[in-house]
Amino acid sequence: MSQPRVPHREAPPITCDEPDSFPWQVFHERHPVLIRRILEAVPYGQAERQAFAALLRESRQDQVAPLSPEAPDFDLWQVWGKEQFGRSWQQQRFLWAESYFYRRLLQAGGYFADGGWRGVDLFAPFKHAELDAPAFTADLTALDHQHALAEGEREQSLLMTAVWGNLADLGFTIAGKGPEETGALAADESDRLWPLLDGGLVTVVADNSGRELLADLALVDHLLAGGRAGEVSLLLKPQPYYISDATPRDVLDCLDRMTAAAGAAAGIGGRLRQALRDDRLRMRTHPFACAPLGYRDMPADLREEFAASALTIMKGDLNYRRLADDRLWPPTTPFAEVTAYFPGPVAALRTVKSDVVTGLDAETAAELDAADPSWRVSGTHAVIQVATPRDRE
Ligand SMILES: O=P(O)(O)OC[C@@]1(O)O[C@H](CO)[C@@H](O)[C@@H]1O
Repeated sequence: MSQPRVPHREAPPITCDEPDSFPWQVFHERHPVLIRRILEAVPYGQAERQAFAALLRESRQDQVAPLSPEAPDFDLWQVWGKEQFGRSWQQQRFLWAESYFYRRLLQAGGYFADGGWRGVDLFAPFKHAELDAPAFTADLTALDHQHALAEGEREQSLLMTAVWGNLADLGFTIAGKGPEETGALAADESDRLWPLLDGGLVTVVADNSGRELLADLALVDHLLAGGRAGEVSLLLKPQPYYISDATPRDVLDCLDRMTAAAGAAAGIGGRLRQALRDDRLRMRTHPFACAPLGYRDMPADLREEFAASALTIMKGDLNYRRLADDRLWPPTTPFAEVTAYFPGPVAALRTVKSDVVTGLDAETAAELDAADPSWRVSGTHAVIQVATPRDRE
């Protein structure tokens, strides 16, 4: 098999060992808050509470313990973690460590064990609260206004809502950041995105449930209803992950809320339910959706699926980190160069919430750094970036 192409000069990977860096804050500040919130929301017993505390301790000061051989995904992690187990968490790449932390969080909550907590989504209370929040209701109503817009304006508006919907990420709001304000686009290649949609298959790699998923589903409905896409494959997480990441259950919950609403939301929800019945919309999960690796290391079946898509839309910050292999690229490194291994056209719709940035022009990069050195993690900016195999020739 041919090796995926990598850029000429490889940038340094982001690691967890630098005090006060963004990864360090995630492990030392976000994770304790997350576990406290989980324990407030879910009445776990002693054994689970102790397991959460032990995981927090281990992930901040110890070595990475492997999974037990009884774990259903033991074999997968033997491959994904063979160089990481037994070394300290601080020495790991951020991408790997954070993903494994979420895997172990499920284990601490008894998700994989025989017993009462098996299969219980420990993030469900937060996800449900978001569906019941006034902001979600306002988003449902906002679909009426979008619906009334002229065609061209409507699709650009739906695209922008899907981009900024990515701020409604519970991992981000747990850190005290609000999803209310939208900022500016640091890169906007949306004019290159629309012509790629030729009525064929579009794959949407979803990110968060709740408000972001609502925006993504509205965009999917537009693609299907207007003939921009003949079919859509929605790639979801097979299990709870990164707090609010969408699983098939979350899609069904969101559709229920839409069809129970009035106006445009109900119409969209109804059409999408029908599209699921007709197989024009397919929900898909894959173990690699929760893998601690970049897309450069994707397995052959996923590679084939992306290759067969007229466009793959990657939602959110983590998918962007995975696309760019979670490295500190000079921000002017072309997005197409960093994603040269990708087997088909790809578009990233992402609010910038971590250190990885590519594809900016030099002037924009300099201005952003000068105006606010923390702009990469504050969610004040977003990017719409597109790369096609032709860009990579
Ligand atoms: O992928 P998403 O939902 O847009 O963002 C995930 C995220 O909240 O998690 C990481 C920190 O925990 C960051 O990369 C990013 O801010």
